[in-house]
Amino acid sequence: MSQLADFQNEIYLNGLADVLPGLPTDLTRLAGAAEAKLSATSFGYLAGAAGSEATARANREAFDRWRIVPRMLRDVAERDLSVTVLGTPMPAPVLLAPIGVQSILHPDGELATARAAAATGLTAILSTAASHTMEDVAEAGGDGPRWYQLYWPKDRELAASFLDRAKAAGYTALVVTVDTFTLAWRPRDLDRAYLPFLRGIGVANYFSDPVFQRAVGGPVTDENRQVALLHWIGQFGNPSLTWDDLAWLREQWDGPIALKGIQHADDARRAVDTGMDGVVVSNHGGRQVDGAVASLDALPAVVDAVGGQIGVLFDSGVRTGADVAKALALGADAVLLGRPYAFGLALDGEAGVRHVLRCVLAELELTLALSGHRTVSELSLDFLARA
Ligand SMILES: Cc1cc2nc3c(=O)[nH]c(=O)nc-3n(C[C@H](O)[C@H](O)[C@H](O)COP(=O)(O)O)c2cc1C
Ligand SMILES: CCCCC(=O)C(=O)O
Repeated sequence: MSQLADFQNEIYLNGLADVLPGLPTDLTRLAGAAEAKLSATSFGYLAGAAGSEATARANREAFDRWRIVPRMLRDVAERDLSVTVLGTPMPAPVLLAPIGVQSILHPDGELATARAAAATGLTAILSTAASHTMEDVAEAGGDGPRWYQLYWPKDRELAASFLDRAKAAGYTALVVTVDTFTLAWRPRDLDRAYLPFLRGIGVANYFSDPVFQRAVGGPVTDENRQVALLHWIGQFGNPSLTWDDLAWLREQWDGPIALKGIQHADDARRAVDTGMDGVVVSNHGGRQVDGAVASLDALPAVVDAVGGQIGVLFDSGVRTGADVAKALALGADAVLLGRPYAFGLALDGEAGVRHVLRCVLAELELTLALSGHRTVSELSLDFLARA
């Protein structure tokens, strides 16, 4: 039995209370459990999406339209799901998606997430909009692998400062989110007039930055706090960015760079042409363009367009190990897990995130083994049928 699925034996042999922090092993039940625990504003921010939430639903429906076709008698005794993605070795092709403002879910926020990721060997992608500084999160994650997600601010000097800090703190790859230069129309938050940033959550990396501080007249205190928040609003996103700006970014960061939020084959080709190392096919969990195509439906055309020249990662709608397997079979090199681990964080901090990660990994490995696969590279379209 391999390490990833050993979690299953641990549960049966050691009993529930010892191994599970009272959390469901059916990961589709996490949202309901988290809703019972969180405030309406926090849960609304986490679970909510743009507009009528049609794209968020479509993300899930797209997974349901693919079914796995298991193969038998193929000797799956020795299994190895490890991969290397953008230079980072991983025990399985699963990363933790960048999720900002995690302290609305649990006081330890991104620190707990980094610890849980390190404990499972998975790579956590830290958001620019994190509620803890990238240096503190790096320290919490210790030797664990970590990537940095950039929200590219208007001021290039501030962007460069973020990248310098990320490099110094040991983040090895850069994920640049291109689909969120401003927040979309999000009714759950609008109805409650709730935005964590304006309550000072998710601004730690800005307020701690020397370039930002210079712009607001020094370290942020009660006195210049309002000025700092207004400066943050003005700085956060840059709607004027174009593909031409990527050359500047390439100069600032010598490690791998992936663009997150790609949904069109031509954009994927441009990512190749502009010297990017990867794309993340994503619609931000349906939180940006309501009515946008389901992320899984956008994946095959991007995989085709890229033709193996750069990495293709995927997110939006992944809830189970079987979902991960489907996205891999459709050509993703790795998958970002989003809301599920955030529900785990809300439910039980580091232990909750660790629980979710272990469930996903065990379920992924069992799904692949029971359908006749020893490694991820054996997966192909042959694995799937249309429902
Ligand atoms: C509460 C919340 C905060 C998020 N914050 C960020 C962020 O700071 N940066 C980013 O690139 N994506 C962010 N995302 C998007 C995720 O990285 C990911 O694309 C999305 O969660 C995938 O959809 P899923 O959760 O439905 O699987 C956020 C998502 C949620 C739910
Ligand atoms: C200002 C946006 C940061 C968080 C985010 O990306 C999200 O809520 O989806």
